[in-house]
Parts: sequence; structure tokens; C-alpha cells
Amino acid sequence: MIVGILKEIKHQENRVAMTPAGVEIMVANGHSVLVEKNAGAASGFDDESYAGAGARLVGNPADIFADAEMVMHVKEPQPSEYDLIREDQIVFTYFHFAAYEQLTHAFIRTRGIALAYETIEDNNGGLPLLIPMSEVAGRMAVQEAARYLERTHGGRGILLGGVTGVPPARVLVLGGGTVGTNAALMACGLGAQVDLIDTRLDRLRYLSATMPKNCVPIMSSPAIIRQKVSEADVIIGAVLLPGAKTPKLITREMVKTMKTGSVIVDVAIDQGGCIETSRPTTHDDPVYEIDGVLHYCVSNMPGAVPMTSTIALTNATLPYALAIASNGLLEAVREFPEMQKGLNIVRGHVTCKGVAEAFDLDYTPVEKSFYE
Ligand SMILES: NC(=O)C1=CN([C@@H]2O[C@H](COP(=O)(O)OP(=O)(O)OC[C@H]3O[C@@H](n4cnc5c(N)ncnc54)[C@H](O)[C@@H]3O)[C@@H](O)[C@H]2O)C=CC1
Ligand SMILES: CC(=O)C(=O)O
Repeated sequence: MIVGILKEIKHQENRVAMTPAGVEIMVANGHSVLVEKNAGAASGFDDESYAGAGARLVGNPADIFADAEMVMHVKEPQPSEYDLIREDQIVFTYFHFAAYEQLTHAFIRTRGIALAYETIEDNNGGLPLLIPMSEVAGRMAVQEAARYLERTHGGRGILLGGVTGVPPARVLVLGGGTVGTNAALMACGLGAQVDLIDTRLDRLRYLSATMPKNCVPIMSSPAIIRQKVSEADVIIGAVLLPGAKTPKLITREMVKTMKTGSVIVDVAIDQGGCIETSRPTTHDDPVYEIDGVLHYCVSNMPGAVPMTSTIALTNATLPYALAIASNGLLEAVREFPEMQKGLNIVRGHVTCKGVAEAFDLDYTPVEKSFYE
């Protein structure tokens, strides 16, 4: 198969969809890999290393869209790319359609095949292509919160861990999945007092048994969230309903009860965010203030640490990309059944229930979409 690796064009996105080591494996398996010039530069991979791995370097993204049967990105296609996507072309990337109505309608019109990293889901509810970036974003969330709590960055002027005789900051983490657990571990490591909220009793039981003593796993309810919000110095939003728009668990009224200079990091912003006052921001201008509370809502946080993130992402995506290239999409889905849930839009049909519900569109089961 001809596989295309595009340079990211989303603002301040520095990752790339495949490392030279990944390209070498694709080429060794008989595939042609087209890599856009400079695609890996910000992740520390120069054009020579891609050429050395057997890639053909291409100057113009339009040529990659024209030749490749599957194109790989990190983030969602941008408006300048919509018209380049061809019917039946596989686009393998993070889409987060439920948060982007314009992108959803544009992709439907292309009649291409959208295979979304973030909704590939195994039988146990695991999200193998979201996990590595959620690990990065969860860990980063605490770094960012610590930075913006500093007075010099507009925050309350407190240290997450406190010091002898001075209490630590209180951190509220909404969602005890990958982002939430990684954030809680980092905050605990720095000495903060952490409340970690989730809806799943079995998950809470596991977290109670494995998390440090300064982390308290708690069952989610509007009442407990209301109480904990008013006590928190930091809130980290890490809730997910795969494929769907994130529920708003914290209202503007609740944000008003927070202390001046406290910090919200809404990591879940890529699916719409779980706090009513959240709106997407960029690495250039990551923070804004509402009712005295700083909001950090960058929708591509791992893009700030591309050398770590690009390798972690390729480690997870490569087996799937290789299976598609070697055996075709349908056979690859038979080999890795979790990929079926990754198919969000197929030949003009919305095949992900969460996306259909977000925009009141017709839902078509994947099996039907290939034959209509
Ligand atoms: N902004 C960024 O750069 C990045 C954002 N993300 C996003 O972070 C979000 C979380 O991702 P993961 O941790 O991987 O998902 P996950 O599926 O591992 O965890 C989500 C957790 O939310 C819990 N949950 C659902 N409803 C809840 C409720 N009402 N109250 C409390 N908890 C609830 C679930 O039980 C689950 O444990 C996703 O939207 C993901 O796309 C991930 C990576 C980077
Ligand atoms: C998960 C995601 O959207 C990201 O890593 O940017």
C-alpha cells in the first residue's frame, strides 16, 4: 500500500504521525511511505533520517493526498485539506468529531473513510490509541497547573505540595481513567491533597487499592462535585464518554464558588470539555480568566512535548497501520476487532453513534456503510 505521512498544520502542533523507525518497518513489509518534507523536524527527526528509513520525501501535501491510499496525521484535518481527501481514502488520525461540527459535515462530503485513533476501543473499554497521549496530557496537566498557580503567572501564589507547617494545595480530578490517574499520580508525587472522582465503582475500588494515601477516590455525583469544586485550588477535567460530546459536570455557578487565582486545566476540551466555562485555547495563548479563575484548555497538549509524544504515538499506532497496509482495511478489522469502533465516518455515512447524536445526524452501522 502507499501510505502518506503529512506534516501537521494545526497551530503549534509539533508531533508527526510516524517516526523513521516506524517507516523502516513499513518499508521492510513491502509498503511505500511518502513523507512530507520537514514533517518530523519539530519532533527531532530530519528528512535525511526518513530517507534513510526508505521513505520518499514529498514537497506538496496535495501530492500525498493524490497518491496515498491511507494518509496519517496526528490532529484532525484542517479546512485547507478538506477538498484534498478522496473518496475511499483512509484518513487515520485523531478527529474528535463530536467537538467539531464543521469538520464532521466536511468529512461526510469527502466520502472518505475516517478511522479515529481516539475511538478504537477493545472489549474491556480500553482505548489503545488514546492511552499514550492521555498519559502525556495527564502528566502535563499538573505541570501546567503548578505553573499557573504561581503568582507571577496570575495564580493564587501557592505551592502544590506546601512546605513544613503550611498545607498543600487541594486538587480535584474529574475522571479516573488514563488522564485522571496520571494527573493524580503526579499531583500526589508533588505532595498535593487529591480528590479523584469517577462513576465506576470497580475503578474506584482499584484506585483505592493502588493510589498513594494522599489521593482519595470518590464516587461522582452532582452534590460531591459541587462541594469539592468550592474547596479546590486546582481542577483537572478528564472525563470521557468515547466518541460523544463531554458532559458539563461543572457549571458556571460552581466556578463562581472557587477561590480567586485557582486554576482549571480542562484536558477533556478536545471532546468539548467538562466545565461550562471552558473553551479551546492554543499553546500560544493557553490561559484565560473567568470569575477570577484561570482556565487552561489546550486541545493538543502533547504537541508541546513532541519528542516524547511522537515516539509514544507511533509505538501504539504502528501495528494497526501495518495491518491495514498489509491486508486491507476489512481484513485488518477482522484481525483487530477494536478497530471497528474507530470507524467514525465511512463513505458519507456516520458510523459512530456519539457523533451522530452530537449533531442529530443519521447513524449507519459500519457493516452497512461499506455496501451503501
Ligand atoms: N487536551 C489534550 O491535549 C488531550 C485530551 N485528551 C482527552 O482527555 C479526556 C480523557 O481521556 P482518558 O483519560 O484517556 O479517558 P478514559 O476513558 O481513560 O477516562 C475517562 C473517565 O471518565 C469517567 N467518567 C465518565 N463520566 C463521568 C462522570 N460523570 N463523572 C466522573 N467521571 C466520569 C469514566 O468512567 C472514565 O474513567 C478525553 O476527552 C481525551 O480525548 C487526551 C489526551 C490529550
Ligand atoms: C488525544 C489528542 O487529541 C491529542 O493528543 O492531541
